[in-house]
Amino acid sequence: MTARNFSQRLGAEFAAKRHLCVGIDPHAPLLAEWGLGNDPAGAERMGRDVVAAAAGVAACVKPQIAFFERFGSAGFVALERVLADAREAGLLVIADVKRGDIGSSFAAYAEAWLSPGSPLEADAMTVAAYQGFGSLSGAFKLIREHGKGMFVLAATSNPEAREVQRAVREDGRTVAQAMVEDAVAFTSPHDNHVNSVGVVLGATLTLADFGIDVTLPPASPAIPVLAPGFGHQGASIENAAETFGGLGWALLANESRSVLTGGSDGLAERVRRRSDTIAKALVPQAV
Ligand SMILES: O=c1ccn([C@@H]2O[C@H](COP(=O)(O)O)[C@@H](O)[C@H]2O)c(=O)[nH]1
Repeated sequence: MTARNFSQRLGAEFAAKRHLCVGIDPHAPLLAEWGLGNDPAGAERMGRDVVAAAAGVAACVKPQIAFFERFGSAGFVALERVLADAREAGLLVIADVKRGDIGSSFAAYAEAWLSPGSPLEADAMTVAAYQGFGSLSGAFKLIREHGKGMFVLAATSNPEAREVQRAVREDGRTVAQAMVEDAVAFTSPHDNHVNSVGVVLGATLTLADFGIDVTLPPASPAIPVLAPGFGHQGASIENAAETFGGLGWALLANESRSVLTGGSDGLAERVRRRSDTIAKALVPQAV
């Protein structure tokens, strides 16, 4: 068992009022704006600069693996260096990989992203439970034994997802609601104030439309919510408390393009400003 696991470290971030998650999304136009090549070296440079700007200011970073994977093996080498920097800086890393498969294959994905010592080791990964929540059990073992974390897609920020995620299951719950409840029901010996398994809920949504009740008081352990959709997709971090209600206690507000836009000059200041704003926006939810 690791001494400082994901759940404890996340709890410490929230206690320090750090709720910002900075996305590492090296889109081609952003790399051009930064004066970097649309290649592995450019993606690595951007990623390492984000890590340096986020360390001690943001709660975590979230590399979007797609932007590294598009370069093949050289992209993965670049990503490994970004991950190593983040570990060195003591930053929590959520690998945005959105993996899912039958249990035996999913277990190999979990091994790649959550095993201690793996070159791609992160603190937590994003997953898709389209093949059933139980198909994720390969990660449960790593979470329980090594104090890792996982975020299950529940109600995602993109408008196309509504037809699937608002669908009502045989048990009368929406798909999104069932994802949240299954994540809440997961337990790990590491869970203290914060659950090791969280959910992805888009900041662009009215969560009640998905059967998710945000008016309830924060649960204990609180379910961590990774919330993309702020900034470029239109949601405003100033409105985070209203959107997430009782879920705001353990909110990770993600911004990628809106923070990365503007080049590496001024990046640290943009991160600091966003971090301050989200902390103030969530004041009523604070510990
Ligand atoms: O519901 C979801 C799940 C994941 N994402 C990812 O988050 C970032 C958002 O980037 P922005 O530039 O801040 O829009 C990106 O990596 C997405 O793949 C999401 O947007 N919505």
